[in-house]
Amino acid sequence: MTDVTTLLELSGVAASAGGIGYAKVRAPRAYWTLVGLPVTWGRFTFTYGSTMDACGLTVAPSRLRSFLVRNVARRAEVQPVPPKVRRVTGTSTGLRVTLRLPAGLEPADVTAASERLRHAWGVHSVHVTTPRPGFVELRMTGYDVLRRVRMPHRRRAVSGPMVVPVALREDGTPFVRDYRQVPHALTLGANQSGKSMYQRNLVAALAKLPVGLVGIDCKRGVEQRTYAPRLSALATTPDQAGALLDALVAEMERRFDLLSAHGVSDLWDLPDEVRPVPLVVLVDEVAELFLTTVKKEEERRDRMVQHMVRLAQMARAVGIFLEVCGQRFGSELGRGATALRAQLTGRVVHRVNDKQTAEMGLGDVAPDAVFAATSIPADRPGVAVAGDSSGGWSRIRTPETTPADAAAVCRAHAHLVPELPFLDPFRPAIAPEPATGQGPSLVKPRPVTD
Ligand SMILES: Nc1ncnc2c1ncn2[C@@H]1O[C@H](COP(=O)(O)OP(=O)(O)OP(=O)(O)O)[C@@H](O)[C@H]1O
Repeated sequence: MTDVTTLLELSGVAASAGGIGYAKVRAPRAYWTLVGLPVTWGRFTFTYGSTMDACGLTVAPSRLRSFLVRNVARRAEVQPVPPKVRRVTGTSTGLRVTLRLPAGLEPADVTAASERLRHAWGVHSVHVTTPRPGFVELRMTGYDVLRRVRMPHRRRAVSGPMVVPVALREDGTPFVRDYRQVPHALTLGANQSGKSMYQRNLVAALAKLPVGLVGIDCKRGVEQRTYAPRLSALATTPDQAGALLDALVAEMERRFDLLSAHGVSDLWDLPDEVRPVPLVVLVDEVAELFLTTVKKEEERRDRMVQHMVRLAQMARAVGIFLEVCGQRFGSELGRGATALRAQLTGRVVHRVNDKQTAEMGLGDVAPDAVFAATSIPADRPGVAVAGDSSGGWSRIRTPETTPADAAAVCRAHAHLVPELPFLDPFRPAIAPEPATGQGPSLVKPRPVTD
């Protein structure tokens, strides 16, 4: 009888161990919340002082402190001082700790020790940020959050009229496009690296905002026609793109006249009742706009590039933003390419085929990120390195969004397409809703009428 009970107990223990092991691999978020978080929190609490000391993150105590320890607390030995723990917060992906740095330590010291801290506390990664001078935040992740991306439910960081979450950073926080902070952006990547998925997530998020979406997709609209119900305009050939860019530049000038008439210098300073709707111009495979096969196309190309450069230089103030996507974007595209690239300060670089492409995307804004971009593995499509003009960068990955998902969001928010008469000639034809749940079938766009 005792043997049977022991056997049952042992099999129960084995089953729970197996279940926990299974959860760790298949449901890392649940495993972290139920097991990893309490264990790591405990480990952090009990080993904090000794770990910081071992990682070289302590300083000699002040004279006053030494005096008090010796004479008031009557202790013979005065211990070195680690940063003060100000806040510890558990999240569904990791643990956040805010530390007050003592005099003599700087954020770079903590960043340099992050790998040692990661091993000491047995977490997947430790990222260090500086929320304000004198403080650092340790963002620990309990597991590889980029393996299967799930965006956080609480989106505290996502606030503002032109802020949209697009992907997840490797520290578990959302990567957002904030158009008022970084008005224009460039997304680069080799074939099958995840550029379309990135744009799909972006469009699905933008579609829910009161903005006008304008598409330029000279691959005959194969990517962007899916978004047709939510687009105010779509150009699918270089000729249409040329006419659309002419119209956008004319609109930019009209908006500047409006700002001038109201004596303000920014769209957001206009009274609500006269403020024009912000526009996001999505350009897919930008190289198509630069290509010319015969001499007479060069004039059209130069005009388009000139318009894009003007929009990138000036249109932020009037609420027109560029979101440009391509495989490469270097001087080999021709006149104006590097001038345009310099204005697109938000950079997202997916897997690339050569270091040169990573340098095109990140070399001028976040040179430290170039190596990270060249080491993105081919079996992780959608992983990218995002840098911006502040020099900071992070590894990100978008959640999986199918063309049908993006199309459904665009259909559901079709009522948000703003009244923009100047874009009426470019409104895409909308295919009937598909019965199969796939994206809409290809339909011919309405011809552009000048
Ligand atoms: N974030 C992601 N998570 C999982 N799979 C992804 C992710 N991003 C892309 N993929 C997969 O990688 C493949 C290529 O993605 P995508 O079509 O977005 O690449 P692309 O760079 O636009 O390619 P191309 O330039 O050839 O059009 C697709 O099968 C897609 O499902």
